[in-house]
Amino acid sequence: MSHHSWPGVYMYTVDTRSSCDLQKLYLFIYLFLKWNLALSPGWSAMSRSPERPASRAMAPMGIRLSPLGVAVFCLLGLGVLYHLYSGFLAGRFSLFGLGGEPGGGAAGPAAAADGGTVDLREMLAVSVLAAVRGGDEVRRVRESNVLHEKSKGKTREGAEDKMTSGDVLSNRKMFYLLKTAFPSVQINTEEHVDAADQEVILWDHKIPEDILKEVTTPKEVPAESVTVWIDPLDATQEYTEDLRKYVTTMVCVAVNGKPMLGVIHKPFSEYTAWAMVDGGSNVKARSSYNEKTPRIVVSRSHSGMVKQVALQTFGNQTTIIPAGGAGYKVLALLDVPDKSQEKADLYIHVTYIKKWDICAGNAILKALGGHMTTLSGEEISYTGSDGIEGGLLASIRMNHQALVRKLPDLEKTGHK
Ligand SMILES: Nc1ncnc2c1ncn2[C@@H]1O[C@H](COP(=O)(O)O)[C@@H](OP(=O)(O)O)[C@H]1O
Ligand SMILES: [Mg+2]
Repeated sequence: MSHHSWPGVYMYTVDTRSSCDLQKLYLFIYLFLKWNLALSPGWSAMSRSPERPASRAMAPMGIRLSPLGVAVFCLLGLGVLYHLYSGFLAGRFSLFGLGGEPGGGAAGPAAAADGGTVDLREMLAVSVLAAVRGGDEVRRVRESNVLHEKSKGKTREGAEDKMTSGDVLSNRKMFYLLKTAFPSVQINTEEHVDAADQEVILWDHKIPEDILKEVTTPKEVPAESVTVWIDPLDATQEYTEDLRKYVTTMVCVAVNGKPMLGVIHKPFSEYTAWAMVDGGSNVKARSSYNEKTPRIVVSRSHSGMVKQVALQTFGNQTTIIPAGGAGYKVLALLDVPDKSQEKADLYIHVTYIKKWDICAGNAILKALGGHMTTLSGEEISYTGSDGIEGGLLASIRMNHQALVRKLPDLEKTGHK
């Protein structure tokens, strides 16, 4: 099910539970009609003997409903009305508004509200597993050297927006793992989920020891407040250039739009960072950062005017580190043992960017006391639209608001 938000890039929101409910409803109507018509003497007589006497009263079309049948039918009608008001059918109608089709196992922008809860600690365990499993696909495809590279179109700035088999296969694994474990939550993912090619990947309900040690109690939240963002392969451009160190897989869980837990996994070094706000983490900030002449990590393939902005703000002594992947760039701010990881003091991005690229990093930074905001210091809400316009500033153990004040207004300076 696709919602084209801009050329070639999709936001997929698939809710297999709604389609399951709909199937149950169809089955119920079918069984009811079968049962009621079997009860009706008019129907049995007609089906067995076309010459039955015309004097027997018949409903139009030759079908007679029994009084009990009519009562059940009315109850059924009430049931449908209830579903309408509980948001179930409303969600499916809104799907038509998005240009989707209801039969393929995909649903509208929100999961049906049914008052259920999910445990964020369990979601963290599955998110780590999903990032690792997706990463296995990413590595396998890269090692096979058959990437099936395609273009999804162009970014606003005219760069090629690439997709490979690594993106698609990782997306499939990650999506179905999370969807099977948490059927009622909304999942937004970068690549197309083929509803005809569903996979049930069961989670064994084991929470890894390192998570249990840090997050000591379950954390239940309403399922309808949760939005999951999946990036099945961050730094696709660099992946196609075989620049493996930049590649990550990422999962983020937002609650009421606020980033709550994030996982960034590096498939080629088999390193995984995770953190949960007010929960715990397996990664930490470094002990010191250079706030005066920071080393700034920026995009190498979607840079826009970022170098000019950085040098104008912090002076010519500032070191600029061009790097691929938003996941990689957030890890550059942290104390990461991976040898292939460069280190920086700030991450700045000035062009448009999507929420699956940044949500996991935002959650990890937030959990560790850092910040990721737009360049004008606004918090980013991880619901609704899939992209953000105002650029990015990510920092940790620095005065983030002071940095925001230092940055030029991009609209005014024409650096966007
Ligand atoms: N202007 C832009 N438009 C669309 N996507 C952008 C973008 N700038 C960055 N991104 C995406 O953000 C991620 C990090 O970008 P970069 O490596 O340039 O810093 C990449 O994700 P993907 O590799 O998952 O597509 C990239 O495609
Ligand atoms: Mg990405």
